[in-house]
Amino acid sequence: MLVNASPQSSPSSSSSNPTMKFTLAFGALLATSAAAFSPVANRAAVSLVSSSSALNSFSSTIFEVRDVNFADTKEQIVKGGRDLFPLLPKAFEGIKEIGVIGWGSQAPAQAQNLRDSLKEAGCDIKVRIGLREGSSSFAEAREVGFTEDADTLGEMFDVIKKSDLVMLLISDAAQAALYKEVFAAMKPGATLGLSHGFLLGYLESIGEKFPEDMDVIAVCPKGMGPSVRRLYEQGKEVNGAGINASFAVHQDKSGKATELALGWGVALGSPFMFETTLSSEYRSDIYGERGILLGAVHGIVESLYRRYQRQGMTPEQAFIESCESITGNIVKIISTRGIKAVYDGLTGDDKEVFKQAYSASYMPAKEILQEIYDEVSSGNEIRTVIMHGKRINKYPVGKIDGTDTWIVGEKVRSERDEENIPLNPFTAGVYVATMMAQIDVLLEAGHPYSEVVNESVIEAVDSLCPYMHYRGVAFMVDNCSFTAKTGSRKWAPRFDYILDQLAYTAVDNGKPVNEDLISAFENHKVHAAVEECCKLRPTVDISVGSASSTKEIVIQ
Ligand SMILES: NC(=O)C1=CN([C@@H]2O[C@H](COP(=O)(O)OP(=O)(O)OC[C@H]3O[C@@H](n4cnc5c(N)ncnc54)[C@H](OP(=O)(O)O)[C@@H]3O)[C@@H](O)[C@H]2O)C=CC1
Ligand SMILES: CC(=O)[C@](C)(O)C(=O)O
Ligand SMILES: [Mg+2]
Ligand SMILES: [Mg+2]
Repeated sequence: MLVNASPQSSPSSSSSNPTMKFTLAFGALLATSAAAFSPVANRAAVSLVSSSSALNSFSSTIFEVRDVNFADTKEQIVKGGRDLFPLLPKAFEGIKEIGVIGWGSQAPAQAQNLRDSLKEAGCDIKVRIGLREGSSSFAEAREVGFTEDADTLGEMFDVIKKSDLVMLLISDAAQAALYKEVFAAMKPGATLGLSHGFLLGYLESIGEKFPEDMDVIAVCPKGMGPSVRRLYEQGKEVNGAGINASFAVHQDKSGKATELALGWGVALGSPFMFETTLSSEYRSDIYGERGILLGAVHGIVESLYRRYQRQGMTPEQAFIESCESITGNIVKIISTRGIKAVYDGLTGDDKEVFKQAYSASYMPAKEILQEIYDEVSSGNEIRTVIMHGKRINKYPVGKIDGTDTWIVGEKVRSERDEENIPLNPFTAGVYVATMMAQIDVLLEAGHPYSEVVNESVIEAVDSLCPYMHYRGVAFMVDNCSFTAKTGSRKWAPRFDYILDQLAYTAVDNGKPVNEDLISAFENHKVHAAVEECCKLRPTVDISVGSASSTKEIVIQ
């Protein structure tokens, strides 16, 4: 995917919003089977693998299901595109009213995309927003044309009662608090639609299940809400623009659940859809956002920013060599040419510096990543999110970009020379090592390459880092879900500390490069998976900063 991010003045930012140009790949993602199951995987992983073995077997009589060869495995995907909109009436057969519940990051994007796509397809389906009584989001929904007068906006339980498809897009913590009332309000035969596996994780942790008499599906965009809407808007000009989505069919009473899930993904503008399970989705998603997508990249930047100043750089240069180097250079290379291209492009001393940084950072980063994975798989992290949800009114999430790092960053952005952002080899070594460690933890736990590459590579370089590049860390983190923004705040400092304490000290004490780690990196199978994704990606321009009906969140 080609991302062309241009500036937009915002009342909430004093930066001068320099023009920036992004060339990013991976609009597409190809799924693969669970190829890398490790004998050391835990019990959760074993059940994950057995559930993923049911994957690769979906069929559709409406959409073309394509086999894709991916390294030594084959998987199925459905390619999206506006040319498929004429198929939507069939996919949404039996659905007259869709209730989109919530107005956070995903709901504004998904509701508007669905409304636009269904209208264009000539479907007589009402998309209605449901919000809690007294919600401040009523005004925002009205602004983009969902109104009480048109009967497209109402109190959430009233909307749920009327809906044939209930898209439950309130926060995961709120889903856990309200699921009983939601299920009870749904009419017989209605489908429950999720964009996350969190609710399954919660229900399993308390020994409960979804009511058996309903279809339960999920369509999970692998990118933040604002990017789901922006790319869709751009896609009106360029067919194939959008954010990939995984889909899961958890219960299929009607026999139509797969078609509806695929139709939902197509209507969102997803370039590709690949199959997952709710269980595999929540483990990989909650983990990924605490890792390289949000938490780890934040921790990496903070630790490097301090390190480079200790070594004598000015604050501005330290920001350029850390954050700018990642968001303005390294992710662009990864996005268009893959992870290994960063390494292959380095020569001489720079390559040695990369190797030192990679070698010293991989295990410390992996230690934290494995801890996160275990916390998520065990249900601990789900409990943390729910407890956080209960505290939130008393202790709202705070601002993360008021510190020196991000104040300097704002100045750097305003003076940015986009074409001359350096690629610091030490920064690259740390960032790539953390990305590879994240990939390995997921592969060892038995996740398929589709999820692994999406949650560790594509979403980072195509959906999230562009926002950090444009407006800083808070703009990226706080436009994500409540689950993600609280988890990122919790884990970012762990990456910061462990890199400072174990990785950078190892380099400073002259610890030799671990050649086995470097050779494992050089020969890693994931590179072929990423290259395959590069080949199949659509090309599209997106303007991150241009006027859009996308809701954007800034915590003051
Ligand atoms: N953010 C993203 O890009 C992605 C999110 N997801 C998933 O999508 C789902 C929605 O997440 P996201 O869009 O980020 O939203 P958030 O997690 O930011 O949640 C915000 C929404 O939840 C509502 N809400 C919170 N508490 C309550 C409550 N007690 N009763 C009713 N409504 C409540 C809010 O209502 P109000 O408007 O009144 O404040 C708001 O509309 C989640 O399952 C998430 O994991 C999946 C992929 C990406
Ligand atoms: C954007 C996304 O997919 C995240 C980071 O998982 C989220 O917001 O929860
Ligand atoms: Mg996600
Ligand atoms: Mg998430």
